[in-house]
Amino acid sequence: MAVFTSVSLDELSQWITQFDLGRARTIRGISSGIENTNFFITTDSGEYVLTVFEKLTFEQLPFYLNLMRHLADRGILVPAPIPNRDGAIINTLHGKPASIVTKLHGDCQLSPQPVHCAAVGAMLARMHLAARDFSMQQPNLRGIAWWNENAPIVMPYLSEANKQLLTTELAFQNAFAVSDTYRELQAGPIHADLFRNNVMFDGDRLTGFFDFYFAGCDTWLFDVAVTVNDWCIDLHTGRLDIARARAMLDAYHRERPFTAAEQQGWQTMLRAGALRFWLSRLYDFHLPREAEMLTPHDPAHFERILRLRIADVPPPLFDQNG
Ligand SMILES: Nc1ncnc2c1ncn2[C@@H]1O[C@H](COP(=O)(O)OP(=O)(O)OP(=O)(O)O)[C@@H](O)[C@H]1O
Ligand SMILES: N[C@@H](CCO)C(=O)O
Repeated sequence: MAVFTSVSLDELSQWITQFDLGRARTIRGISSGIENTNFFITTDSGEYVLTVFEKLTFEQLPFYLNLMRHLADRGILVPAPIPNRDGAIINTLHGKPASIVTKLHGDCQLSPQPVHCAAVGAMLARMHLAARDFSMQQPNLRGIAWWNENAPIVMPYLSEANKQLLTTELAFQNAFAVSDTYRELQAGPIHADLFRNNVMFDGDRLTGFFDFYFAGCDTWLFDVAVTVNDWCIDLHTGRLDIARARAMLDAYHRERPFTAAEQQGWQTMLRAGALRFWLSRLYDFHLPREAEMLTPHDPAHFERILRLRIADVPPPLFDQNG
């Protein structure tokens, strides 16, 4: 159950008059989210998603929603925020920020094949390129500053072996972040959480990326690493599936060629992508927020992935002789 704010059809009918969407016809709560209250709504002009933001504030939201609007305007498949008649894409419902966005068709693909990974890789590259001229700035709020701040908080809960792993990995990543190679990496707005449950497919056709609420400015390579670490692995072992990784990386490279510096930083960034989610899952597991209703994700999954990415040389980003 994740409908924190209830909205009736009558309330929606009244509220929606500020948009050019016609009359409201139906409203149905979506149960799967944990951060926001989402509804599928239909109006005279079609199907949409209404989101009431339960934690994000009016100050935090413009970066995410304007980025989605910017990408949608450039043909990237993402939910497009709908402005009201005054041009506002963030409005107020029950005293909370709320937005209407276009509905993506289809379902999440939770058992991806190479064809799905290729579609995600190509769209990710196109998204990075399309976001280059986005004018707002916000750092990745789950980036290296957050890791350094939160590692000491989770440290007391860890085994000796995991304390050692976290300490040495963080030191390794801090050293990389000030290296010449790192400085050469291309950066800009990234999704930063492009897991299988944040992409929609209609059959084998990708219909959109969504859930941009961890987006921020960081290296494009970090986004690729996070995405590969979820889409291109065996979920039981955490091992990379070479056919899926190859399909994703080749498709990305065709749209936006990887650079030599990115190849140099690739294994390190796969480790960074694993460290980021190991840490956030450790935090949510050991320090659950008050009244947290859902079972936290398993941190051990990303501990396993981190250990594997340290131990194994990954497939190259691209064929440097080709
Ligand atoms: N634009 C959209 N089009 C179609 N379905 C959507 C759209 N936005 C959200 N959904 C549906 O609503 C569900 C919850 O959305 P979302 O993941 O954004 O919520 P959340 O509260 O941020 O959840 P979490 O952080 O747990 O992923 C999605 O799994 C998806 O099924
Ligand atoms: N993708 C995150 C959840 C928050 O978006 C995780 O699997 O830990």
